[in-house]
Amino acid sequence: MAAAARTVGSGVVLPRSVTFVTGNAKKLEEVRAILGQSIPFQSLKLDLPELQGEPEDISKEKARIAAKEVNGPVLVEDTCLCFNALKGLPGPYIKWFLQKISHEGLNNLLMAYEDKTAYAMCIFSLALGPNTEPMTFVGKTLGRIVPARGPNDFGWDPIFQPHGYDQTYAEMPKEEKNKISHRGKALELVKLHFAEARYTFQTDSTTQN
Ligand SMILES: O=P(O)(O)OP(=O)(O)OP(=O)(O)OC[C@H]1O[C@@H](n2cnc3c(O)ncnc32)[C@H](O)[C@@H]1O
Ligand SMILES: [Mg+2]
Repeated sequence: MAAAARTVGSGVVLPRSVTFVTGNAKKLEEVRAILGQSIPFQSLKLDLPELQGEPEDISKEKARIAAKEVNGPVLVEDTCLCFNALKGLPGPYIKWFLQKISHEGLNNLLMAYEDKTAYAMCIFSLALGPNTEPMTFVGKTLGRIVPARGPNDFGWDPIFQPHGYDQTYAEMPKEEKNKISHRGKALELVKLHFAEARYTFQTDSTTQN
């Protein structure tokens, strides 16, 4: 099956709908809720290897690996939680910090600082096929790190309280979080891109998400 995107007339034809690749079921749940029927996509559960470095480079490299793996168009994302007092760390390494030191440890990291502000950042990368340069879409939400409140079912949601809200991400209804979240904002840009690019698909036009 052809894996490369083709240009026909003024439009780009993709060999099939985009595959959203992630090993994280909660991310997928949010992406499904936010995208709805706006972009046809399917999903693949795969824990991609992650480069060390700047968040955008990490996300792009995930897309390159995923596009080779899938042999077609892919969407991936990398999420960072950045503490301003720590000049943006843990950033892309938040997954390992969370696993090792948990919510309480993350709060303790900021004990020595008055500044508890942080931002959540999501970088989506879209690769139209293997060997094509990924495009990136960034969404950021500002907030601060607080002692954990609310259900503990998605990552660091209980310790992130967005600016202007009394609730942590974990305490908010899902729809509310998706409206203001780093992921919601980045996906708005992805949607805009799809609306402008008007991709057509060679083999299917159905939503398989
Ligand atoms: O397969 P991928 O897509 O990489 O999924 P992952 O779980 O490895 O995700 P990341 O590499 O992007 O690491 C981000 C960490 O932040 C967590 N996380 C991501 N988005 C979140 C959100 O909206 N709220 C809370 N935690 C989140 C996630 O569970 C990870 O521990
Ligand atoms: Mg990961």
